[in-house]
Amino acid sequence: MSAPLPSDPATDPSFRDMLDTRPSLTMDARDGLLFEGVPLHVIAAAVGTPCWITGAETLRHRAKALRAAFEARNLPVNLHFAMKSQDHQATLTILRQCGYGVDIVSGGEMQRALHAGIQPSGIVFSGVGKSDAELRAAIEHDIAQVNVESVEELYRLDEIARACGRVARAALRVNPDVDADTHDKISTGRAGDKFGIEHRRAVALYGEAARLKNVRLVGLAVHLGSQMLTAGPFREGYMRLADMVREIRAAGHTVEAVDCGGGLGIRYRDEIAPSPDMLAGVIAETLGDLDVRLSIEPGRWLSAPTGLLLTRVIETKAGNPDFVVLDAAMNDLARPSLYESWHGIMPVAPNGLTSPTKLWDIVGPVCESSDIFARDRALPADTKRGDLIALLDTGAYGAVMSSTYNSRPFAAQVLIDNGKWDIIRQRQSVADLIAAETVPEWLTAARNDHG
Ligand SMILES: Cc1ncc(COP(=O)(O)O)c(C=O)c1O
Ligand SMILES: N[C@@H](CCCC[NH3+])C(=O)O
Repeated sequence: MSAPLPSDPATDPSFRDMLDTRPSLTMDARDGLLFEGVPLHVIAAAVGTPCWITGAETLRHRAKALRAAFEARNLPVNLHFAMKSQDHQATLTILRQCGYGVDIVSGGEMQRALHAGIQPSGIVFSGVGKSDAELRAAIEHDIAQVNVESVEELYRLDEIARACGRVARAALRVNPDVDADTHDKISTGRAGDKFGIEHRRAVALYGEAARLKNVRLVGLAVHLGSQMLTAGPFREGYMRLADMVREIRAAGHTVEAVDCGGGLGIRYRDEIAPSPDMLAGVIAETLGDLDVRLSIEPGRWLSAPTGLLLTRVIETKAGNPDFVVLDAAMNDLARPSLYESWHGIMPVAPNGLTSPTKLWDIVGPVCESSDIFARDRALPADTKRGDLIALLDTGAYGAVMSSTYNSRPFAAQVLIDNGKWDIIRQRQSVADLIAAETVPEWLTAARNDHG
């Protein structure tokens, strides 16, 4: 049995609340649910389902709002989008045009970012296991900085940089032992989490690193966790970092830069989401007087509300409970099955807002008991085969976490921009999946075991 998802019919927002809190969504009496002004039924008819939709204007709006929060405080900050949350070339292009760099976690992300025209000077590389080849590529492209996550990685980076005849710029990613007060599986800055260098060890290590010839430490980095909703853990983490900067300087070393990581949460259900102004305020208060180059690495806050997953009802199944079986599944959107996360689920039809509702378990077709998007969730009582349903706020950690489990190809992706829309990733076919596989000739040549 999978754990029940935290739907609560008594307190869940109504469809009207979901619309009122998401400027990108509107309901039209004739066309039903629109995203950034485009009827979703039109896209479904042309592209099929399941289909990821991204709104370019929503992304631009959020990118500008985040920047504005820091500008309003006269606090210069480098903005690095955490592209693990959404890595499509179109997304990266829009954010590049908005003046963003990226935070990457792999060589693959580096290639994607460079391909989208992001300058190496706008790329920061965090990650607990960077291969030699990935570190070499980072050094050769001369990216802004490598956030080193262990003593071992620091010395390995020095060796690889020496072999390349270069000096690598790096920051020590510190594990500050702060509880981000979020889901256990998306906390990263507690003692015992695999990320970063223990903060008690980091100050001495900074001094040792000064002796390395092929690494130049520029500062410190931290990332506390994801979907953080309150100021407290940010403040605690950044105060710890500020103390460390002072200690390192007191020992005679230079600290030029502090990377504050990501983590800013959003409202999925009824959370009181923190504002960028809160983050800017906490950073100004804790790190603002240190005369360091500041940067942040937001992912979810920028990308989650820019996306939805459009899906169609394959079947309704009467019983106890009654099920709605969608054509999207956990292989498309993994978050509910991984973190029991709550996503708004809305009918697309024009009468969706006014029809009487009843409680359903909303599931996908994958052969896993955990392939459940929501339990006890309100949808129209007359929901039937063929109806379109939208899963909201899936722009972050949505398409990027898809798999092809159960031979379910990757879904199509569509970008909407100012009333125009286009397919930005073709639906994968089963033929594509099979084409990537080979069967050794010696196997096909073998005789059948059953004679
Ligand atoms: C190093 C680093 N930076 C930034 C992020 C982005 O986090 P979020 O999407 O919560 O802003 C992550 C993901 O948790 C991360 O590991
Ligand atoms: N994948 C997680 C976030 C992980 C952030 C990266 N450390 C989610 O969907 O909430």
